[in-house]
Amino acid sequence: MKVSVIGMGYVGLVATCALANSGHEVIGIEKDVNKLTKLRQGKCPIFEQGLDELLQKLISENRIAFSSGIEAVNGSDIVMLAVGTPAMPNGRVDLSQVYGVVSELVKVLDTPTILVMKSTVPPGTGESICQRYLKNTKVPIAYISNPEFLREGQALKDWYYPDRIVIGGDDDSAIEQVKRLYGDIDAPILVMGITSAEMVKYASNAFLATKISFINEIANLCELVGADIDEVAPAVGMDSRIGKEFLRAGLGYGGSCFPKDTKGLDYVSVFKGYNFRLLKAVIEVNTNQRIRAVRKLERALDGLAGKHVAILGLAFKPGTDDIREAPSLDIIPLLLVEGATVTAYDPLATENARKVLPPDVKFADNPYDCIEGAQAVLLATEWPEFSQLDWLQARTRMKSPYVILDGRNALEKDELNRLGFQYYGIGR
Ligand SMILES: NC(=O)c1ccc[n+]([C@@H]2O[C@H](COP(=O)([O-])OP(=O)(O)OC[C@H]3O[C@@H](n4cnc5c(N)ncnc54)[C@H](O)[C@@H]3O)[C@@H](O)[C@H]2O)c1
Ligand SMILES: O=c1ccn([C@@H]2O[C@H](COP(=O)(O)OP(=O)(O)O[C@H]3O[C@H](CO)[C@@H](O)[C@H](O)[C@H]3O)[C@@H](O)[C@H]2O)c(=O)[nH]1
Repeated sequence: MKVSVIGMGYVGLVATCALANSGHEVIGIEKDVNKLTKLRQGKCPIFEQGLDELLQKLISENRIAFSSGIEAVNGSDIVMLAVGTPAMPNGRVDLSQVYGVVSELVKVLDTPTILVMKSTVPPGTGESICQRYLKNTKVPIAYISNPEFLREGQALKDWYYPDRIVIGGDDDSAIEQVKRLYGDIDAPILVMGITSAEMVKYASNAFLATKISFINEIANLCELVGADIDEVAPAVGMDSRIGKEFLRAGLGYGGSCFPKDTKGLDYVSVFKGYNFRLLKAVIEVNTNQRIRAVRKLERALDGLAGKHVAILGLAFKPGTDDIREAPSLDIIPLLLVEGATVTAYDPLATENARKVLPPDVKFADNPYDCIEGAQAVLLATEWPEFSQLDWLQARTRMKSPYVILDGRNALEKDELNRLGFQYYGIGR
């Protein structure tokens, strides 16, 4: 099939490469000139496992093309939207990129097509697009909601092996075409109404965020009653009705999706006059988890003023250079406000973090230099290299009182205590 994908971010670029690799004729459209230049040279503007190699292969085989002009969509069977839907300060989803593209599309399209919404948009958006933009167009444009569930760091794997494919629409022929798009993927396909499909995406992310906030609250309580979350969480998760995934306690969730999608769903609820108490609590617990970590460091160091803290990990999770809503970005400014100095290290995300963190944060090229002279280390992202550090050597680079706050419960607690560290975890 002929497919155009608009927006070459994490989702759009993965979709473009994966669909081209599946044999579709795909053109990726991106307005950011720097990104476009890199893409045309076969250079991936983001870090995503396996994507660089796949992009280079597709470029060398002439099986993929990129353009900045939206007119390139003409002739496509499917036009897929994967532009950003960030949160506004009040939590409302900013749909300006989506509406901007849709209003351009209806002007330039002169061949019938199917508009497939991959971006995460609040329930009701698709119906509103159909009403406001897709009636009385020059050529017929069908609308399908097709939310994406991939995770950064394993996006290609998630694309080819999804748990389900959700197709929301009311045009049978368009639904069949979109099914054909995923013809080589072995997954259940669920067809439903547009608004239900939009709600599936928000409900899924809100539920996963709820699991994380729930286990963080249990971990906090473990500390007070003397239980160990490492023993509790796996045993709870073995109940198949609960499931073992997303029960890792820590500094709370970050990333480009959970924070904005939970706030976005809460905004929709308020707007509709519904008080989604549980969701509000999930968001509040997540914020507090960052603050609790700062308070733990403050107690362990007997005050933060004049203390030096090393931050290991800046990305919102391992396997990505994405720092959007990363716990590190909340915690570092709090430490600075309390008078601490900070040096940080991340194997992939330093350049992205440097652009947004205050200028007094120092960055190290390796974990040992990061730890140099620190009274405390905060492990904020569980990159495997941190659990493999020579912690004995690391200790010689630190200063008393040798505090480690393991914000992801990724390190060997007993071993670190034996080496003379003051170890703190989350619920351990
Ligand atoms: N990142 C994820 O893991 C993930 C997973 C599932 C769903 N989503 C959703 O998918 C959507 C995209 O997320 P992302 O992380 O890929 O976003 P992103 O911000 O990384 O990328 C969006 C891209 O769209 C481009 N763009 C914006 N307006 C454009 C226009 N008019 N023409 C051409 N290009 C334009 C931007 O320059 C940018 O490169 C969001 O709604 C997000 O919630 C994201
Ligand atoms: O037990 C857990 C699991 C995750 N996290 C944190 O939760 C955040 C999100 O992790 P993850 O879900 O792996 O990453 P994302 O790439 O943000 O993917 C989520 O958000 C995407 C965008 O909507 C969805 O498509 C995916 O299905 C959904 O998992 C990260 O900060 C993790 O550290 C925890 O704290 N504990």
